[in-house]
Amino acid sequence: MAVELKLLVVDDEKDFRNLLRVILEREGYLTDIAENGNIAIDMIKKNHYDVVLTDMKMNGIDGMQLLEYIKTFDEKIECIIITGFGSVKNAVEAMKKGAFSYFIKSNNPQELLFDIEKISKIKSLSDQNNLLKDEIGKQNYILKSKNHDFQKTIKYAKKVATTDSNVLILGESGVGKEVVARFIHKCSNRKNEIFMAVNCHSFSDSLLEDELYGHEKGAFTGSYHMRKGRFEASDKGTLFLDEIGDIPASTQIKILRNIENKEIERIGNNKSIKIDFRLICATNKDIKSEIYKGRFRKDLYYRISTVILEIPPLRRRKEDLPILIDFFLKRAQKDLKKKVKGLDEDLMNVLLNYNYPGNVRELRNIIERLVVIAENDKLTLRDVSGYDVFSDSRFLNNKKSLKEVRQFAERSHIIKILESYDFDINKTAEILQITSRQLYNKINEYNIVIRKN
Ligand SMILES: Nc1ncnc2c1ncn2[C@@H]1O[C@H](COP(=O)(O)OP(=O)(O)OP(=O)(O)O)[C@@H](O)[C@H]1O
Repeated sequence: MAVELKLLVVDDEKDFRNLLRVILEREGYLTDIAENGNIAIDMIKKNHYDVVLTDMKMNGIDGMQLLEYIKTFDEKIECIIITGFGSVKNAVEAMKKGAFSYFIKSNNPQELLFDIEKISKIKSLSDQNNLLKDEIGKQNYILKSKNHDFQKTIKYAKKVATTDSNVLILGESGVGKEVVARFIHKCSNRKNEIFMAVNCHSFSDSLLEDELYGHEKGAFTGSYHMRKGRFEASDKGTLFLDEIGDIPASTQIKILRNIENKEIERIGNNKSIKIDFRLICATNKDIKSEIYKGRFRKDLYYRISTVILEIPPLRRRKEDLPILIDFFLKRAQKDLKKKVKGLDEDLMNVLLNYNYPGNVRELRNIIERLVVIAENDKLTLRDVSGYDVFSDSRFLNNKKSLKEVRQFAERSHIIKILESYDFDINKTAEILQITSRQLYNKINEYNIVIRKN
């Protein structure tokens, strides 16, 4: 199978839906069942499904209505319509409305399995495509500096790139630690291999281990397939453990062993697997104080910090602002397909005087917001007043209505959560306690640009 798929079978005929589940599970597909359209909609809202197989004729919400709902809820969910022999006409109608295919109940189930396999392959290709797009997007950075400290860091990063030493990158959130990690990878002998980034902060304790080590088939309930973890996937390449300061103590000790032996074990198997990876870690925490407080292992710290690179916050390298502003201005115009000739002097002065508590990430966001707001081809300070462009709201003193304040707070919070979870829509929606669809509406309303960091 190309990718693991989660399926939902909807049919009011108990025997048929159970039979279908048995057939699909035998093929290794994770399969849930629902006895009518209403239950199916509830399940679709709460869980992630790749494919819904629905009977056409059902009491209450029928297959066609369910299909219409699914396509407005999340058009990426594929639907296969299941129908009796006499209703093929309806099935063709359903395909016009976006169904992937239809299956006639009396036919050989192998036909249905072929179609699901096809969906799996298509999804796998589209995943690879997205990964590739992310990779291309991520190379988009500029590492030039007029600041003495940062120049030293860049020079050191270039030197260390040619070795296999473990590197620990320190710096406040948004200073560009991942950018520097990618730069080291690009300058290393491993440059043609994978750069595997793991944001340790985005996973719960148990999910983090599954993410890192993968699992064997049957290792726990629901693990129907063997899955390689990020360690294995980084073989021959660079493994970037971001937010290493946030990993739980039980995982710290395992990681220490993995780094020492360059070996891992998948969950559910004691067999060691050798992996050749170069390790780069990063944290925005004061790691020494974490060690002092007993939250981070000293021995792990010594292991990961053969070379320490420190990135100064943007407020301490303001001489770099003009280069960065120019870079982000060009990029935002390209991404947002909007032309802006430049900034007026007043606005430039404001940008040069701001302190950027969110560092380069905040600068990037500010420039994007400015390009969105721009009414003429030259951005002026007047364009900005009335909008909250800066995260430090004391910076430009505006007279705002409560509604504007609420919208601003909502927008900023959504961006913050999206960024913390690497723009994972489902995770962000879960934290904000809204549906993914509501989140998409907010993203459109507030012109939030989705970009994986
Ligand atoms: N030198 C740079 N050139 C271009 N973009 C940059 C640069 N530095 C940072 N950025 C942008 O700022 C954002 C944050 O960068 P990055 O993820 O590398 O920061 P970080 O220090 O790892 O943040 P965090 O601690 O929150 O993970 C990204 O969108 C990145 O593209």
